[in-house]
Amino acid sequence: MTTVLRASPRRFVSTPAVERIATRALRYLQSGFSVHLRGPAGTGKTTLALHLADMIARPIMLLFGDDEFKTSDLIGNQSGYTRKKVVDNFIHSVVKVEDELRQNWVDARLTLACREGFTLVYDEFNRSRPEVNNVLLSALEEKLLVLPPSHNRTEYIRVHPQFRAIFTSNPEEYCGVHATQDALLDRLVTINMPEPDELTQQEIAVQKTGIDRESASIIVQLVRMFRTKTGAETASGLRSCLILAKICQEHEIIATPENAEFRDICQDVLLSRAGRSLSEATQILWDTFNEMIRLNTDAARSSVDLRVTEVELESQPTPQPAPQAAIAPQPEAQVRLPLNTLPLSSTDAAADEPEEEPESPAVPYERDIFEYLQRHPDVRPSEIETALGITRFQTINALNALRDKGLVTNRGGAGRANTYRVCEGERA
Ligand SMILES: Nc1ncnc2c1ncn2[C@@H]1O[C@H](COP(=O)(O)OP(=O)(O)OP(=O)(O)O)[C@@H](O)[C@H]1O
Repeated sequence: MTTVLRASPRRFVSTPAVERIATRALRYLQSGFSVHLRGPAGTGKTTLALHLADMIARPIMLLFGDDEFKTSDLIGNQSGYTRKKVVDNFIHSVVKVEDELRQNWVDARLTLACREGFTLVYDEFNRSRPEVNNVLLSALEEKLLVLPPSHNRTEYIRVHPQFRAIFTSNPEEYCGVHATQDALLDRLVTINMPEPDELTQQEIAVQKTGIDRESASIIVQLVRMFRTKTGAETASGLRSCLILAKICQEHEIIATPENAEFRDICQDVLLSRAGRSLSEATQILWDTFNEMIRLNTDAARSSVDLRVTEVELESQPTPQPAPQAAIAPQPEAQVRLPLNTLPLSSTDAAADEPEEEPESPAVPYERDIFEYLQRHPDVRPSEIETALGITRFQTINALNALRDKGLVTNRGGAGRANTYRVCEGERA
C-alpha cells in the first residue's frame, strides 16, 4: 500500500537567505516547472523541499533515491492475480467452465502522484541509477507517464495538471551518487543550495533545540572556524551545530570553549567529520578553541575598557580585564581563569562574620552577578550580560564559579530556557 504524506515540517526556520530561495522555488513550481535543489549534505534541501510541498498544499508522495531501484519501484508493477471462474450448467448434462486469470496492476508512488496530481518529493534522486529515472522524462515534458504494455489497461496515463515534482541531490563526487542525465536536468530548474549563513544556522539551532541565542552563536562560530581550518567542504556544518546545541541544551552544558565538558563533546562530534587524521584534526580543534578564547578575551578587554571609562567618571574602582588563557589538547588540560577582583563571600564566612571578605578566589563579576541574581531570580545569561554590560564569557565564567560554590543553581533542559537563581538560604 502506498502512503500519502501530509508533511508540515515543524519549526521551519525562515531567515532572509532561506526566504529568497523558497520564494524563487515556489514561483517555478507555481508556473508548472519541477524544481531541483542541489547541494552538499546538511544544507537543508530536504527540509526546504518538504516546506515547498507543504506550501503547494497538495498531498505529498515522498521517495528516496536508491541504487537498488527498478523502474517498477517508481511506476508500479503487476502484483498478485484475480481469478474468475464461471460454471455454466444450463443444460444439466453439459458443464461449461470459463477460467480467467488476470494480473493486478499496483501503482507505485510516481504513478499515483501523476494520476492524482500530488506533489512528488524525490529526495536524493541521483542515488537511483539514471536509466531508472528515464521514466520521468516524458512525465515532465510531454505530461505522459508510460506504463509497461498490458492488455487490460491503458499503457500510459495523462499527468494531472497539478502534479509537481521537487528533487534534491548531493554533488556527484559523493559516495553512492550517480551522474544525472542531461535530458533530465534540462527539464528541471536547478537551485544550488549554499551552506546556510551564520544567522540561519544560529536561528535553526535556537528553534530546533531551544538553546539560547548566545550559546548557539558560539557553537556556530566554533564549527565554522574549525571547518574552515580543516577545509571540510563536502558537507555543511549545520548538522554538527544541531547535535552540539541539542546536547548542550538537554544536559545543561555551558557552550564555551573554556568548559572542558563542552570541549569533549566538540571532539566527539567534530573530529570524525574533519576528513583529516585524528591527530591533525585534534590539533586544529584545540587551535580553534584557543583562537575563540583569544577573540573573546579581546572583546572582553574592549568592553572592560568601556566600563573603565564609565567607572572613572563615577570615581569608582575599576575591574581588571581577564588575562588570556591558552589550552592544549591534554586530557587534564583546564582553562585557568583569573583569580582577581571582587572576591565573593563564602557562605560559612558570611553566616558568622558578614562584613569579612573570604580567602576563596573569585572570578571577575562574580559578586556583581550574585547581587544581580539576588534581585532578579530565574534569569538567562543573556539578560545578565545585557544588564551588567559584560560579555558572554565573563557571564558564564562567573556563573560557573558561583554554581561550583553552591551559591546559585540553574534550571533548563529540552525546550526550556537555561535560567539561574540564587540558592535557598543565599537570597537577599
Ligand atoms: N530552514 C530550516 N528550518 C528548520 N530546520 C532546518 C532548516 N534547514 C535545515 N534544517 C535542519 O538541518 C538538518 C539538515 O537539513 P536537511 O536534512 O534538510 O539537509 P539536506 O541538505 O537534505 O541533507 P542531506 O543531503 O544529507 O539529506 C535537519 O535536522 C533539518 O531539520
